[in-house]
Parts: sequence; structure tokens; C-alpha cells
Amino acid sequence: DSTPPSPDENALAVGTPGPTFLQSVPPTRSTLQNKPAGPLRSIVEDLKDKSRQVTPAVTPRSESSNPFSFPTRALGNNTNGNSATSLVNALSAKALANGVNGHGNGAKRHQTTHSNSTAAQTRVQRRLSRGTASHRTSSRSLSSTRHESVSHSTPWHIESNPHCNGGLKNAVDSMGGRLKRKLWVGTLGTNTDGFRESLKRNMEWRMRDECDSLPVWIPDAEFASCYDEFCHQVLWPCLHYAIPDAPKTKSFYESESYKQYVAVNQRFADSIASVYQDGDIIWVNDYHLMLLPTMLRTRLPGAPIGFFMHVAFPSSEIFRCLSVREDLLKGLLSADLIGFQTANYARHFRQTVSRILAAEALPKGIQVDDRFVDVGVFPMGIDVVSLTEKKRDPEVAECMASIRQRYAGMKIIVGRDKLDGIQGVRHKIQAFEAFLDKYPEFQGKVVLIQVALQTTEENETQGGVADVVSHLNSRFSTLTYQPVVFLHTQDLTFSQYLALLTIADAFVVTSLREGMALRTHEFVECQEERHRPLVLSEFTGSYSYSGFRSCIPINPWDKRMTAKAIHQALTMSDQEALSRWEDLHSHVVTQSAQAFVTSFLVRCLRANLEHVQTDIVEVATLDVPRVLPPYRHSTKRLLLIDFEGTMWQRDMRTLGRDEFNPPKGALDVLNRLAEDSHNDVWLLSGLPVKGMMDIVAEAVPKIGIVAENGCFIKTRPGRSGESTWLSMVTNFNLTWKAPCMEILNYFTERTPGSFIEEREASVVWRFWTDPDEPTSDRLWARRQAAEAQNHIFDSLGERYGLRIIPGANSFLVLPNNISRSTAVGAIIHPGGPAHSALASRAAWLAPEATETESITDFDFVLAVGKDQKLMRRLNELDNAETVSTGNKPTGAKWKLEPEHVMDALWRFAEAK
Ligand SMILES: O=P(O)(O)OC[C@H]1O[C@H](O[C@H]2O[C@H](CO)[C@@H](O)[C@H](O)[C@H]2O)[C@H](O)[C@@H](O)[C@@H]1O
Repeated sequence: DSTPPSPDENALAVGTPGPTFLQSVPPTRSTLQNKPAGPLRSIVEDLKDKSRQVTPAVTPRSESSNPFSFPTRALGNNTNGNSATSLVNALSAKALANGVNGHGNGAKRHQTTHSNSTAAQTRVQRRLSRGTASHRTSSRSLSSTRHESVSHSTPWHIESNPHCNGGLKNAVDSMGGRLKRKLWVGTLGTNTDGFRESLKRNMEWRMRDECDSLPVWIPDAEFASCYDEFCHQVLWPCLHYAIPDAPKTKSFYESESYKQYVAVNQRFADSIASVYQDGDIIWVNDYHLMLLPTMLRTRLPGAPIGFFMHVAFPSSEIFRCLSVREDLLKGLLSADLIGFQTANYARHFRQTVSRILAAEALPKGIQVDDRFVDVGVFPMGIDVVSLTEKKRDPEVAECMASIRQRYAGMKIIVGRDKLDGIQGVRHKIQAFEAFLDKYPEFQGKVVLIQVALQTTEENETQGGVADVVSHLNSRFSTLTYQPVVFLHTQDLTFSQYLALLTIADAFVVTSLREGMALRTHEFVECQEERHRPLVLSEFTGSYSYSGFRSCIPINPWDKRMTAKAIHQALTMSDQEALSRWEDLHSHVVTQSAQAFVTSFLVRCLRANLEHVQTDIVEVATLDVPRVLPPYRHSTKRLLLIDFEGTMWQRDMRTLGRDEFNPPKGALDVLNRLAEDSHNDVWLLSGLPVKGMMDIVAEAVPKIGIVAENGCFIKTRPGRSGESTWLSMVTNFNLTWKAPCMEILNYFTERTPGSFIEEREASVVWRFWTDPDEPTSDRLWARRQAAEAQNHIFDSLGERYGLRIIPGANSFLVLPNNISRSTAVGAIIHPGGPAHSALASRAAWLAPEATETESITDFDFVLAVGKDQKLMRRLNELDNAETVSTGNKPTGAKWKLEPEHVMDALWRFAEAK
């Protein structure tokens, strides 16, 4: 998506413009001369030179605490037995097909001989045949073999090109040394049947060790059916909101082509399983491999598996038209993390799973039986640093000069799109025609240079692009002027493309639907000097980001609107253009490729850690006799104890209706613990202050209390014996509560037994799931709870920075930056930001209350409760004993059944 191909031999094929297409920026002589040797030649040479087969080196494992320092290791033949981390990247079948810089993805691929000795001859024959073939046919068929693909310095280097997911390749590359080892797993497309054995014998290990790539071998027919038919004719339109055309595509998804899709996914699973080692992360990319996560999970139960969908995801109303909808969704749901480009696609996915599989979809993911699958949003970006570097290529400046000369006095509009119906090239051309009609003063003075990523002949015809270009050009062309210049990506080098982006007066994207559209980012980056505007379809992923709202938005179906937008772009003042560009640019540099890879992998690892803990790690029951000696021998102890659910097993659904009566046993043990001058005791609660925790505070005066999950803190009494409740939310905007209550009222009315608990800075919705209730009522309540959470999250979550914490019979809504662990941080980290806020307020209210300790002063820390974040943070300390009392994993070192908590606490309280 983001990078046109480097110059290769296909450039030779495009010398003669057809009647409609004018090649206005031909490859320069020097470009052609500098072309690297053809890949096939490299293969032949390599096979001849057996002596080159050196044993790959075993790279020693390097340890690092940084999750992004993946230690290098050799894969495959070189298993050294060490557990090491590496990135196994299951690249899309498409990317793989073309991933070695091939250009083809057409169904009718050019057949190559499979004999090494005749390969070079075939290449020559193909070149000769180009002279007679039409532009389109020749460039497509010639580019369709994998042999063109391996064309750069390292013969097996996977090079990005517009037909593979160049954006992904660039993103992973942008990580440089931070991904110490990566392995691209992918296919080589069709025409591999005759090569497999010889490559397997001679080259595979080199591909792995030198080029980070592992081929998945797929018979040609199977590949074509999976990729060209199922992926492109069924999945691609559906994922881009086009209802599959049942009569036409029926045979594809109901029979063979889906079977081949399953088979291809299975081959990927086999390949990955054969090289996977503990410590690897498996990152599956895009819609070609939707079944892979589940196939892998059965083989690799504990492996971190992330799936990222690069393309769009439609509403459930469209996805449900697919006959294999359940299989595809189930295929994904074994991943630890499923990522999407935008919040809308992620929401559609959650709703689709909930509606089709009846699974519980929550804002952060999906509950599948006893397993939670994280669903997240990770906007793809570009590698700004590398693009800046590429812009410095002298060819860029040279080319800019010649384009300026060629189009002197004219405005230049640039576009680059894949030639299929979804990318709306036809709509763009028609809108451009409407523009020339509406603003005749621009006739002869503006040119649209449209770069096309060609797919199949069929797509191009379907898109109807050739006809509309022809029609427009025939209307407005003169002897010296042609309004639409149509180029295929292989017609120009990347430097030439960058030159176009740099001199453009506007860039226009008219996609009818698109995952992201990274070419918009590239345009913005190239406009550092000129700041000219971007005309952008509202239906691209890019448009959903606030920075991109500074584009000129268009509805691509409305050609008059697009025509006006083009006019606005060409006539916009420099000042306005600059201010819009600054917004666009700030998105491009912050949501970069590096940010994308980093955030995806961190979240994937974290999700896996939680799943592994649930599935595999058995946490030991608190061994009190073992923990008591260090407790006894310490002199400054911090005790953090959760109240409800840990010390107090009470049905919270009736709380607030009856008199508030905290259990005497709990208060007694807290008082007893607080009597020991070595102890600093804190009670952590989600309950509100008024009428609840203030009653507890009175009964247990010597302890500190965190109420309402961190919204309020009562410090331990100071020297004067006084203590005060401090608000941690004084400066918070709480206007979200009213619309949140409105949504909850709606759900309360339709869910019998449910009710709302409004607190100072948070809201709880409780739904009745009495075990005696009929199952259908319980299921209904759960479903309403999930819907309510999604509503709140989608409409208020981002705007107000809210988070939602689901419980068994309730969920809690509160501000993002409020939590028990933040409150504890404020208490025990003097000097930290949370503490400063607390201290300044405390100093004003009660000077003694600021007498808080630093965590480093404590020589023993005991935390008992359910807060995952808190447990994880405390685990970083050497002297912390963390004890989990819930049945969900918290990362605590120990666990304790709630009924044994009081007994254990008494043993500490009475320890001498
Ligand atoms: O044509 P396919 O083999 O089926 O591949 C689909 C497309 O994948 C890439 O684009 C997608 O990912 C981009 C980066 O995340 C995103 O910007 C774009 O919107 C997605 O469609 C690839 O770059 C395209 O060439 C492929 O068509």
C-alpha cells in the first residue's frame, strides 16, 4: 500500500502507451541500467554453486528485559535448545505470493518453465513477447511470476511492493534492531510447483537465515483458488461492505475455493508449528489467514498469537451473508489479540461475533467460554524517517524538475489506487470530469496523474476505469493537453512517485471503503514544503482519525461534492493549507509505523500473559507459615487489603437498600493490625464514602482508606490524630455521568432486577443474575450488560476518557486515570505525579496528612485482593507478597480462597 516497486524489468514492458493511457513519466535510462540482476538468474547461479552452502551460524541467545529486544536465534536447522524470543510473522498469502517483489496476482498467471536451465531463456522469451502484447496484458502477466520478485541485493530479500502489503513490511522494518529476529512466513504464489524440491534442497535454509523468510509451499491450483477466488471475489468485497453477489460467487464460497482457503491456512499452520519455539510471537496478518489463529492454537496452546486485519470490517448485516461466517469468526477467536485499523471496524467485529456466535462482546474484547480475546485498535502508519531518507534521493529532485517543466503553468492532482471497484477510481475520474465541466476555467490548466496498482484484467473492467478515462480524455484533450494521465505503478520508480507527491497541488482518494490508505500519509509527509491539501474519502480508515479531519472530506458517490472539493483544494489559500497540513502531519508522525508495531506486540504479549495464567499457570495457595518469618522480622510494613469480595463476602446487589453494616470481624482484624506500630494498613474499596466508607473509617480510625476505586483517599491520622477524605477527582470533568445514566436507565427499564448505583465519580450497573432465575433471563441480563457497556464505551469512552470494568453481575464506569493502583501510587510514591496532587490538597486540608511514606521505606509489603494492576506493580518489588482472592488471574504470587482470608489476616495480626 505504501511503497511502489523499486525499478525492475517490468519497466521495460510499458514503453508504448495505449490509446487511452499516456505514459508521461517514463523510467529514466539510468534507472533501467541500474536494475539488479534478475532473481531467476540468482537462483540458477546459486544452485550451480554448491560450495556456497555454508552451515548457518548459530547465534547465541541474548537476554534482555526489554520486550522489544527479541534475542537473535537461528531457526530451523539451528535449533540450539535455548528458549529465545523471535517474531514469526505469518504474512498474508497475497503479500507472500508477491512478497518477493512479484507484481502479479492475476488469476491467469504467466506460466514459466520450471527447469532451471531453461529459466533464463523463458525470461528472454517473455521480454520479447512484451513487445507485441498490449500494455495491460503484458505488465500483468509478466509481473505475475515469482521470479521477478527476487531482485535485490540479497537474493531472498522480501521486498515491499504495491501488491504485497508494503505498509506492513515497512512497519516491521522500521523497528530495526528493536526486533532482533523476525521471520516472514509466506507463500511464493503460483508457478512454484516445479521449484519446490530444488529450492527445498538447496535454498530454504538460506532464506530463513539470511533473509528472515520461510516459504509456505502451496500447489499452484490451490493457491489460485484460495487467493484469486475466495479471497478476492468473496472475502474482499464483503469485508469492504459489498454484499457477496450470491449467484455469481456461490460456487466459490460454498465449494472448492473455500476448501482451498482452509487448505492454505492449514499449510501455514503446519509451517509455523514446525519452526515455532518458546518465546516466539506469532503475528498473523490480514484476511487471507482468518482461520490460522485457531489452527495454530490447537498445536501451540500457549503461544502468543496476534491477528491484525489490514482491511475494513463491515457491519454484521453484511458479514452475516457469508455462508462460512461462523468458521471465519471461530478461526480468529483463538488469537490472544485481534487488531483493527479503526474503532468502527473493531466495533463491527465485536457486534458480529456477538450476533452470529452469541458470544459476549465487551468493549475490550470477547468472552469466549472461560477465555477472553482482546480486541483492539491499532492505526497503521508509515516510517517517516525512512521516507525522509528516500526523499533525499537525487532522482526525486531531478524528476520534480522534469515534471515541473512538462506541466509548467498547470495544476497537478495526483492519485494512486488499486484498480478494483472498491477503490473508486472510476468515481474519481467521473468527479474530475464534473469538475472540468463546472469550472471550465481549469480546462487545459489542470492534469490528474493517476497511478494505478493493477490487479486483474477482470477487476479493471469491472471498475470500468478504462472507459471513463477514455471518455474524459476524448472530451477535453487537445494537441498539447491530456487531462488524465494514467500510469501503472510499475511505470515509475519510487523516487519518481515521491517527486509526484512533492510537486502535487492536491492528492485525491475516492475509495468507496478502505482499511487505512497509507498513501495519504506519504503525501502529507512529502508536502513538508508546500502543504497542499488532501481530498479524502470519508470511507477510508484514515478519515476516522481526528488529525485527518483536516482534509477536505468527500463522499465518493457524490461526484458534485468531489468536484467542489477539488476546486476548493486547488484554490485554497496557503495559510489555510498550512494550518490543515499541520494537523494531518501531526497524526502522521505520532501514529507512525513504529508506534503501530510496538503497541500491537506489547498488547499481544500482555494478553497472552493473562491467558497463559488462566490456562496454564497454577498459582500456589498462600503459605502463611512461610511468609510469617519475613513479616515478623520486618519493622516497616505496608499492608494493602481489599474490602468487599475479599474481607467481606456480601451480596452487593442489596447494598444501599438495607442498613450499611460492615462485618465486625473484618473491622476487628483491621484494628488489630493497625495497633502494631510497624504496620501501615490500607483498606481498598470500590464503595462510596458517603454512608459507607465513612462509617468504616469511624470504626477503624487508624488505617488509611481508598474509596470508590481510587476516587477518594483517607490518609492515616497525622500527629494531631486527624485525618481527612481527599478527592482525587476534584478537577475532573464529570459531565459524562448524565449521558451515561441515560443509557443505563434505558437498559434498566428493559432488564428486570437491574439497577444503577450512582456514585460521586463513577457509576455501577448491577444486573440480577440470581442462580434460581431461569437461564433465559440470566442470558438476557448478561447480553443487556454487554450491549450497555458497548454503548457507553462507543459513545462516551473515548470522548471523556472512561473505562469500564466488567464484573460477574455488574459493571463499573469510571474515569480512565482513576484506579486503586493509582491511589496506592499516590500514597506510597512521594514525588510522583499522583502524590503531588494528593500532597498539595492534603497540605491545604490537613498538613499532617501528607506524612506518607515512600515504598522504598517498607521492608515488607502484603497485598491481598483482586486488583490485577496493583498486584503486577507490587510484584516488581523484592519484598512484596501478593495474594489473589478472586478466581480471575491477577498475576499475584499466591492465591487464597475468600473464606480463608480472615483466618490468614488474624495470623498476621497476632504474629509476635
Ligand atoms: O490484494 P490483497 O492481496 O488481497 O491484499 C489486500 C491489500 O493489503 C494491503 O492493504 C491493506 O493494508 C494497508 C496497510 O495496513 C491499508 O492501508 C490498506 O487500506 C489495506 O487495504 C496492500 O497494501 C494492498 O495493496 C492490498 O490490496
